Amino acid sequence: MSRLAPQGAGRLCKVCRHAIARRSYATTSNDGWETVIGLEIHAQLRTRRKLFSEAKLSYDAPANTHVGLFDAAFPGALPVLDLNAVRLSILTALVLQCNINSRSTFDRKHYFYHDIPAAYQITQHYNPIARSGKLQISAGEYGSSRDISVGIQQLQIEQDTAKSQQVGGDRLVDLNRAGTGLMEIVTDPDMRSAEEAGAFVRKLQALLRRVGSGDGDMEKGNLRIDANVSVNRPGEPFRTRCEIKNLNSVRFLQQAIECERKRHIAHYTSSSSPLERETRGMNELTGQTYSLRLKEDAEDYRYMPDTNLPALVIPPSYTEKLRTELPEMPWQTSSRLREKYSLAQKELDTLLALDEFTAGGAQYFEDVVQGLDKPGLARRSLNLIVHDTLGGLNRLGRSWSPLVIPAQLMREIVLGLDDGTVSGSTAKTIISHLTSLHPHKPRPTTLEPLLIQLNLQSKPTSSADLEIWCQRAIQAVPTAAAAVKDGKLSVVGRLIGEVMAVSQGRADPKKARQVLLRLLK
Ligand SMILES: Nc1ncnc2c1ncn2[C@@H]1O[C@H](COP(=O)(O)OP(=O)(O)OP(=O)(O)O)[C@@H](O)[C@H]1O
Ligand SMILES: [Mg+2]
Ligand SMILES: [Mg+2]
Repeated sequence: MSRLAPQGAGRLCKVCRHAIARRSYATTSNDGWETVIGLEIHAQLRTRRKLFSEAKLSYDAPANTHVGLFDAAFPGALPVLDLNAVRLSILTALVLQCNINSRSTFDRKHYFYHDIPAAYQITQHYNPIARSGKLQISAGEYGSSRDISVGIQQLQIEQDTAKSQQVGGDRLVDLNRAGTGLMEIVTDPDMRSAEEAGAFVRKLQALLRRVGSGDGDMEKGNLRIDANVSVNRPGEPFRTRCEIKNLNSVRFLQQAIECERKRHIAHYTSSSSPLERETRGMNELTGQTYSLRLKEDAEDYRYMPDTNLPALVIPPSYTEKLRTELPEMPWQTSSRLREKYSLAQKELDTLLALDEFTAGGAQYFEDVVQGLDKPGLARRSLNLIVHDTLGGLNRLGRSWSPLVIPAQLMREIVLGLDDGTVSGSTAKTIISHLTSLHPHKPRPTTLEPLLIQLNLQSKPTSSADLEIWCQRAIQAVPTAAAAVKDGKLSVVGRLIGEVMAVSQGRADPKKARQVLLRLLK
């Protein structure tokens, strides 16, 4: 559950005024203190409707236009569980390697505030849908400098709250968000630096987007984080933790952790008394945390089973069916493609960034290179996609789609470059023409009509000229000529390239190939 921080509650933390300038986050700082971090993450479920009502989800609609009777707590309105929310939660929990509980239940968590019309939130306090998982992060992945395995204590389904805001003397409440389905994911205290916490959140965002269970967009507020932070001497028992509520960007999360770390260390260095266990907020302007309330003040939520909702029974056969539907995760796609085609990580990362919400980039690349067994062709394809196509689109401020250059056409360009029938400059002209074309304009799916349209066909030349150009090419690259003579026909492209260079693009590469092969028989 997340609640808005009371206005003006910002008591600045004096000891950590300079905490934010530092950007490199150590696991154990050289002062011998270790930072311990556990996260509670609220991720909105990407469903069509709200968790218990027919109202549609909305982000930008005018206030109070997407509200079901149940979300507004009309007397007599009953909850009807959205089964798609259950499905998406199970898929997420499976990727997090959790055990899915075959019987989970819904409970009421009571409190009085403007953002909760029923005065209780429906959550899964006693029997969450999933428990005991983990998310592993390798060194170098998402900014982590160590291999870590972050335990997942539980994943539970619950309702989001309304938005409430003080404007002058009025308290304004917008129920559009009320009742939206959330997954609360609670980690073990397994992270040891702000860097690792950031890596965990980024990997989780990639996971949610690939599974399709959430947008993971912190700026829009559909992923919100509470960070629990403590410090201790390595090997000694954990000390008091403080919880910083409602962090809505990875940067703020990392700033809050750094600030708390310094504050705790300063406390233990100057005092022998235990630190107060507090719930804290984060001032986004100063990067400082401030006290909201002592944990001892925590309300008694009077948790009790929701009498309107029966237990959620999930047959293991359904879980197993969903397991077979799991898509390949972005990090799995990355290592599979890198190993299969010996690709450079930087270009691969750019390609896979196209896949954030829908699998498009990896599939496109695989369509282009399917069956191209010759080493180097996959790398050449990736370079054409990343540097020429995406680079060109970026400069024009356009976005990519697999339709910009149909995969079949890209494949012909790659093959043409390889056998010398397409010159480097022709390839660049074609790609820059297609990237500048209006996105909805149809494109040819094969090369020939484009070459005619763009007047890129080879000009007619006399066979005597061609013969001379070929002889010059053979003299210019004798090693390639010798290799072709020895039967290594794959090298002939190198010679055709040379013919194109000496003829200043006038030669017909197909005819040049025939002449070269004849001369080198
Ligand atoms: N010593 C510690 N240092 C940092 N984090 C810790 C420590 N011990 C536990 N945690 C983390 O604190 C979180 C505890 O969350 P949990 O929801 O169980 O309890 P809570 O914060 O008391 O309850 P709630 O916030 O739901 O009212 C977990 O993410 C856990 O990893
Ligand atoms: Mg909690
Ligand atoms: Mg908590």
